[in-house]
Amino acid sequence: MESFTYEDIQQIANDILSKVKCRPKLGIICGSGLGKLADMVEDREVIPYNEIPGFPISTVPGHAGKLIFGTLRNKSVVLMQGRVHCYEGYSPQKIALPVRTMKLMGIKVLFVTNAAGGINRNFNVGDMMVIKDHLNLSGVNPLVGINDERFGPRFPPMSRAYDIELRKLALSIAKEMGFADLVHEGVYSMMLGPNFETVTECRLISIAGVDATGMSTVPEVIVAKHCGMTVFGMSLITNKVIMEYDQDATANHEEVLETGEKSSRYTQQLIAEIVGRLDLDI
Ligand SMILES: O=P(O)(O)O[C@@H]1C[C@H](O)[C@@H](CO)O1
Ligand code: HPA
Repeated sequence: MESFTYEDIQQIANDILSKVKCRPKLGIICGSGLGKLADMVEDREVIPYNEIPGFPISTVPGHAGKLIFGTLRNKSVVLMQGRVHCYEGYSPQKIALPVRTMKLMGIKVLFVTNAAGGINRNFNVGDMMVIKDHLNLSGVNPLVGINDERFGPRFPPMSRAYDIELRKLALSIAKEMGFADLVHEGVYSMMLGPNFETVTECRLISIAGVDATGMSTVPEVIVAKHCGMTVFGMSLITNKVIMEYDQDATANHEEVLETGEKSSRYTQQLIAEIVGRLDLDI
């Protein structure tokens, strides 16, 4: 099994920090088609993942594969413009590496975003979902292996993974900004991918209380909570999943990216506004 020691990750974090002036406490992971948030970041310092020894490289369209340091609404931030997924062939431990690297760079609050298929029939394409909980159907867990207590405990709780204050703040900002009808709260589930879900899988998770489904985020959140970060998660609903057998329409990545292109501006505004109001002396 692939594993990275605390010292390996400390080395990667030190390498990155030696290349930039910025010292952020907030990290943001941009999902499929959501990397445009980087355009709002000022005083940018950019490091492509392939210039960071040991860092995983994004191989999926819509994931630029760059670390962007800078300021967003006067807050120092680091953005992962693009993530990696288990279905790309990376071990869960490798998926965990960027989050642990952020932890050792001093990140205290992690925002995770993703593109997801709408299971909840009240959700429309282009809506957003503030994540209140997740269902891990991927069959993988990045905490498998020897536990290093310097990161966190062997058996971390996961029942309040998504910070309640940040969830409330997001919903109230959406109201203030006049697009509350586009923002829901709900449960995200992750399957391994890379195939989109079958009709039966969608029906099953719908019964389980899932509102949106995707192929990422959960390993990052597990690792972030394990090492004591505050987590906020948001999905952009890029498509409605197929819930009827023998329907002509099929899910596809082009539609996901197209919706990201058309609809991510509200997501960006909402995230920027939350960031602006964060108290990062936590
Ligand atoms: O990185 P995210 O979770 O936003 O990407 C989703 C899941 C797959 O990677 C892809 C499917 O279109 O988008
Ligand atoms: O329908 C979907 N299923 C899984 N992942 C996704 N990412 C965007 N849309 C979807």
